[in-house]
Parts: sequence; C-alpha cells; structure tokens
Amino acid sequence: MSIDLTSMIYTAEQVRVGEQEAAVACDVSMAQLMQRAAQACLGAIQAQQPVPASLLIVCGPGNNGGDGWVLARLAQHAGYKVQVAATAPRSNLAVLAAQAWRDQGGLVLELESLSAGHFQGVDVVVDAMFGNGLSRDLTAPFIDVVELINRHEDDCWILSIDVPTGLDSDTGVAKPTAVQANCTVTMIALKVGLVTGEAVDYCGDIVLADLGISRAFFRTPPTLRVIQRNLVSEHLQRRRNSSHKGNYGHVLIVGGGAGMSGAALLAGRAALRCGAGKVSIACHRDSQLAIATAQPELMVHAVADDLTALLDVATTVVIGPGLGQTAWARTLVEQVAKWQGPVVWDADALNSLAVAPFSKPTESDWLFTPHPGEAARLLGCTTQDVAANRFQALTQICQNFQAYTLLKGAGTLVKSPHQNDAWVCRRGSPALAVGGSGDVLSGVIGALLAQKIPLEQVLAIAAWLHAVAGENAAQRGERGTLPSDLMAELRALVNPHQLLATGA
Ligand SMILES: NC(=O)C1=CN([C@@H]2O[C@H](COP(=O)(O)OP(=O)(O)OC[C@H]3O[C@@H](n4cnc5c(N)ncnc54)[C@H](O)[C@@H]3O)[C@@H](O)[C@H]2O)[C@@H](O)CC1
Ligand SMILES: Nc1ncnc2c1ncn2[C@@H]1O[C@H](COP(=O)(O)OP(=O)(O)O)[C@@H](O)[C@H]1O
Ligand SMILES: [K+]
Repeated sequence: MSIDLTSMIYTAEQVRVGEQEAAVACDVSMAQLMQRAAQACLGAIQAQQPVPASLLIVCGPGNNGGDGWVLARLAQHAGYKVQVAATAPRSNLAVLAAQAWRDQGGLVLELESLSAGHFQGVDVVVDAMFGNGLSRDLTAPFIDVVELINRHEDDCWILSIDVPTGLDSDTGVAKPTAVQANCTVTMIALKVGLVTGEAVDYCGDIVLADLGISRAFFRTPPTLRVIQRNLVSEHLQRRRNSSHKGNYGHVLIVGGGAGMSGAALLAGRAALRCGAGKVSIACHRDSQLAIATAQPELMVHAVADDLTALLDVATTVVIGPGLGQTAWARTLVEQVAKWQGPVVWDADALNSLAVAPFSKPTESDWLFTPHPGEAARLLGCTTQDVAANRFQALTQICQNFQAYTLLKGAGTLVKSPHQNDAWVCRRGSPALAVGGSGDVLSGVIGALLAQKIPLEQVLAIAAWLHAVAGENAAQRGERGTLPSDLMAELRALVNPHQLLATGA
C-alpha cells in the first residue's frame, strides 16, 4: 500500500527522524533508500532527456552527494554519458557510493576545477551538493558552483536532488543563493522549505519520491497541509432554492479613508461576488460618493465616528481596506475591537493593533491577514526576520493575538490558534503582486464567514479561491492583471457544483 503524501509537508527534522523509523519498520536499509533515491532521479531524467543525453552530476560531501554518486552509476548503465564533479565524500554511504563509481572506471573532476567549459554539450546538470543537511550559509567553492550552474539554466535542464542546494529546507530561504532547478526530486516527503517564500523561484517542478516507505512514514503528523480543491467544494455547496439574502449574512467593511475609496470598494465587490447576502461599507465621507456610484449593490455609509448602528446589524466585520492611520481610523478600530463576532483584521487595522493592541472579547473571533510587512509590525521585528522564517512568524502571531492568521505572499500560510498543524496554499500567481489584491482577499473572507464557513477552514478556503482566481485571471497576461479581474473568476470558483456541471 502506498500513501499519497503530496498534501502533507514536513520539517527537515521530521523527515530525518521519520525516514529512519519508517525504514526500520519497512526493513529497508539506508543504502537501499539511497539506491531508490538515485533510481527516482534517473526516472525523472529519462522522462525529460532520453539516452544518449549528456549528464554532469555535481556531488557534495554528505548523503545528498551519495545520491549523486549512485545516480552516476545507474545513469551510465542506462546509456547516458556521465561526468561527475565532486568534493571529497564524507558520509559513509557517500564514500562507498563514490568508490563504486570509481570501481566501474568512472572519472571524477574536483569540484573546485569546474568551469563553464565543462558545461559544453551537457544536456542535464544534476545538483547533488546539499540536501536537507545544509546547516550554514554556502561558501566557496559551493557558492561559486551554484552560480556557475545557474548561469547555464538556458542551455541545460537542471535537476536538484531532494532540495536545491543553498535553499533551507525548513524556511525556503536561499542561503544566500541557491540552485535554480527545473525540477526537484524530493525524497520521502515534501519539506516546508520547498513550498513557501522564495522556494517557488528555485524548485521548479517538484517530484515526490516516497522511496517505498510512505506507508510507515505517513503516521508522522505533518507540519503543514496543502489546501486542496476538495476542501473548497465540500464547504461551498449548492444553495437552497428557497434561500433569501438573510441566510447569507451581512458583511460590514470598515475602511475607505479619504483618498482610499478603491480599497473598500474592491473588498466590497469581492464580498458580493463571493455570495454575501448584504454588504455595507463604513467609510470616510469623502469616499462615500465614489464607492456608491461604482457599485450600486453596496450600502455605503459615511461615518464620522460612531459605528454602533452598523455594527448592530452586521454578522461579520472586515476592517482595514483603505482605512489609513488617522485619528478617524483609530476611533473605528477601537469600536470594532469591542464588537462581539467574527472580525477580519487587514492592512492598517493590523498596523493600528500593532501600535496599541486591544484584548479580544471572549465572544469574538479575530482573523488576521498580514503581509510580511504587517506581520513584522505585529511582532516588533523586521520584514527580513519574517521572510527568514515565515512559519515561525505565522505561529507567533497566532499565539500572541489568539487570532486565526493568514500570512500572505507566495506559499501563503494559514494557522488556527487552536490547532498544531497549519495550511499552505500552493496555488497562486505573481499576477497577484499588485496593490488591491489583498483588499479582494479580505472581502472573500468576509463573505465566507457571513455564509457560515467554519472558522477552522475559512482562511484556507479563501486563500485557495483568491490564489486560483489569480491564476485564472493571469491566463490573459500575468503582468497587468488587476484585482478587479479577479471578481469574475471568484464568482465562478465559489460555485463549484456549476463549474463541474459545465465541465469548466
Ligand atoms: N538519510 C537517508 O538515509 C537518506 C538520505 N538521502 C539523501 O541524503 C540527504 C541528506 O544527507 P546529509 O544529512 O548527509 O546532508 P547533506 O548531504 O545535505 O549535507 C550534509 C553535509 O554537508 C555539510 N554542510 C552542511 N552545510 C554546509 C555548507 N554550507 N558548507 C559546507 N558543508 C556543509 C554538513 O556538515 C554535512 O557533512 C538528503 O537530502 C537526501 O538527498 C537519500 O539518499 C534518501 C535516504
Ligand atoms: N508572487 C505571488 N504569488 C502568489 N500570491 C501572491 C504573490 N504576490 C502577492 N500575492 C498575494 O496577493 C495578495 C497581496 O496582498 P497585499 O500585499 O495585502 O496587497 P494590497 O494591500 O495592496 O491589497 C496576498 O494575498 C498575496 O498572498
Ligand atoms: K541538492
């Protein structure tokens, strides 16, 4: 029995411990695992570049290098032309594998002597320098070799074994640079550092090779779960024919300060397109006309300082889109902080909480949607600190504020304050990297909450919808996609039963 581990993500330590236990349970030796790892890489190469392609395999000192040495032998047997460039092997398995390569007459080039000339006529470069054992920043000669490999990304197909060399397998941070692979064949399980932050620029296509021990390994609870389509369709069922607007909640969006009407409008539109029964906007008087004129279905209220009447009728509040950081904004934040119900805190509302936090009423549920800059303000650290360990930043915000938290950016992360594991969104597009995307996301979350999607799932579902809407909108051009373009896509995505019916 083989278990699908593609939706479960682990730390490097979990993989290290789990793989050993699983190997024992399956009566497989580490040498056999290495053989299987190399075989999996050969399979990926055969699928991409059939014999008689020319391979350059670059091996490091540990077992990642060991995988490379074994692959060299297998590939040569399979008919490939193989060159190996290596540093001295240090781990026992790597020493044995290197010896086996030499025993069959294989030549080895010193890693330090590798130069552009060695890439001539090479079809495939295999990066077997470091895997999940990378413990410090790359230095010479490895850093130079990584840069050399990356300079050949246009003429060679680059395969990284387990993890692109230089990428931290827990954080997805390049230390300080990493191999830009076309494909990463990762062993046993997907690692956190392959799916969030900068990782998306280095890994290429990720192939999971479970090495035949997944049935024992899968018992290890994952650190992250991948948000999948079925979670969305499970919670967005067909509407009852007899339903009315009162069944789908009333979202109040608090934002749209002077000069920032667009943000509140985008959030309001997204909430409407995702099925909220009613959507009201509480904005600055200077923004009222612009919003009301742009979207007649929105109920737009100019608020001087008192939100009481609007909070009384709302079922869900979203605060932040275009809110600003004025005294007016702070007055509204103070009132929402006392309101009892589900509140989505975004943008300047988060910045306001970062400056002067409020304690959450016990009856309230708070959902935070920071981008890395807002996350840094909430944690009193720098944006670089957040990028250095996105999962840790997510967990800290979640704990410090007892808030359901979504940390934005490629590989968006989601966590509940009540559960140990978290979610990662592996969908999305750089088309979303434009002002206003986040406002749309907050509107999506508001609408889902208003429709009673459970708190434990709502951020994950919203992240997936938003990301896939971004991908779909980007089909007509990544550059220049606007948050407004997401509306039609969202509408289609929140009706999965109809999508199925039309085969879309
Ligand atoms: N554990 C196992 O049995 C298996 C391991 N496999 C492979 O083994 C890899 C892990 O092997 P290792 O734990 O030996 O780790 P690595 O091969 O990733 O590297 C660890 C070695 O590199 C050194 N090192 C770390 N960072 C360095 C840096 N910046 N500069 C210079 N030296 C540095 C360490 O001191 C250690 O000697 C996996 O990524 C995978 O490719 C696979 O063969 C499957 C089975
Ligand atoms: N490269 C990317 N890949 C995937 N998603 C992205 C990318 N860039 C931005 N996004 C998404 O777009 C949204 C941007 O939100 P935010 O930074 O708050 O923008 P704004 O405040 O201008 O609306 C987030 O949901 C983020 O995850
Ligand atoms: K590697």
